[in-house]
Amino acid sequence: MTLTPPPLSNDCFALPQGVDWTPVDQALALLEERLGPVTSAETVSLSEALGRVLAEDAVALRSNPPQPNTAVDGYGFAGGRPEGTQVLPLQEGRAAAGVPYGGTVPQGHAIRILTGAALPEGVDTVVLEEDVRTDGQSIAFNGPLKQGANTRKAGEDVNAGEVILRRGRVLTPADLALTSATGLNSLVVRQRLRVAVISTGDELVEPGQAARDGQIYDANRPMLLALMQQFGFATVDMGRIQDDRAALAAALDQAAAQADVILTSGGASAGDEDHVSALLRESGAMQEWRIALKPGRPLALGMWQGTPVFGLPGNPVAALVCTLVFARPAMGLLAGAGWSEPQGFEVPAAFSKRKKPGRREYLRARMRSGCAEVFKSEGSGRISGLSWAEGLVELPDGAMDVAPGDPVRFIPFASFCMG
Ligand SMILES: Nc1nc2c(c(=O)[nH]1)N[C@H]1C(S)=C(S)[C@@H](COP(=O)(O)OP(=O)(O)OC[C@H]3O[C@@H](n4cnc5c(N)ncnc54)[C@H](O)[C@@H]3O)O[C@H]1N2
Ligand code: MOO
Repeated sequence: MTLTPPPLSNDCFALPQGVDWTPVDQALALLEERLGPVTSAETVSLSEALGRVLAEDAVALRSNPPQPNTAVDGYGFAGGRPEGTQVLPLQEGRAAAGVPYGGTVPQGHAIRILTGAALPEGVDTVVLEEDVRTDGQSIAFNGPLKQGANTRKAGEDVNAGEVILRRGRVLTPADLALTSATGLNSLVVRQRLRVAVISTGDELVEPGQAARDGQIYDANRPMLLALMQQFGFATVDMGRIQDDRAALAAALDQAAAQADVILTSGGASAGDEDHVSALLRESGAMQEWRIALKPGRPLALGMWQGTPVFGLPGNPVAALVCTLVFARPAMGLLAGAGWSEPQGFEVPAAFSKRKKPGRREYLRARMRSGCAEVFKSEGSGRISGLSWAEGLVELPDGAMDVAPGDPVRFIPFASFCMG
């Protein structure tokens, strides 16, 4: 079965008329409204399914448990037992997991039964072996014991025919247990979203190469490629492209042919060498989103030959924040996983800060002793702070004076699916 979604429209990134500085929530709402899945479906075995996006609801073929069984090692019989000493004759034979007892246990008799074994005919209650004395002929234990004790009902977890996982679900190891237990050995998932990553800038050199004065090593590309892998996407490494419009156009052509989304970093603002935004503008499908956000104000969103391009700012901190805040939920939609908002937590601040109104701010942060600490500098090129951090503190759009102990919103990197 193939499922081929429609292409995105060329104006999917258009901002409403008259918008200047776009608040973060408005920018996110626009992305959520305009984008949809671009990937097709394929069937994969469970061993290939981890991290993939379900394209169709998964339905249990079999109940879990498939038949009533015992939750403990012990002795099975019919009915509850009142208070006091209980003595029951032992039926010959036993029931074990995978080796059921074929006969019927007569009323008033007990049979040896092991954890996971299907309950034989005539058994609906099990007494724990630790509570029993036996001479091999009979068992004795103290009541009371409720009817059904220590047993599991057929389908008490999942019934055959029930939807176990909804389409759009990003499959976890636990989902594979559920899928396998309910009799499925393959799943219909979406093809991995293919993300091309391009670094731009004359100043960039590859790690390992000699760097002259004025040159710096490319930090964004290894970070973004690794992040895309953590998100479960397939990556296309387009390398570094000089600040040259023709070379960049050629790279975008190639990227659009091989990927569903293109991430560029650098050249996103409106300077003389900001070719990403210039090219996208020329292609007629460029939207320069000036987002009321720190770090990461310039975000160039455009379409290149029908492929969405996220033109991230060059500063590594801004590139990462923009990716986590904007590109990740947008790419989730493109990948068929739906829109997801990162889970944040209100925690006491371990810092002071006076924040100006008019833009949302993200600070590199981590939790220590129950409080959120922030990195010593807000500089957007301080890459060491990204490694130091374990998440972001999100400060709201309005003005805010934060004092130690005040509640702030901490979003762990894991909430953005970043390890
Ligand atoms: N006149 C103005 N200048 C700048 C503004 C502004 O509003 N007015 N905004 C600043 C902010 S904020 C940012 S962020 C940057 C974004 O600019 P670009 O996206 O055009 O990025 P570049 O100028 O190409 O690079 C910025 C910075 O990042 C370094 N960089 C770029 N790519 C990489 C990479 N792959 N690895 C490591 N570092 C990289 C680059 O060398 C620059 O230092 O604009 C500000 N300027
Ligand atoms: O995007 Mo710039 O790095 O806000 O600081």
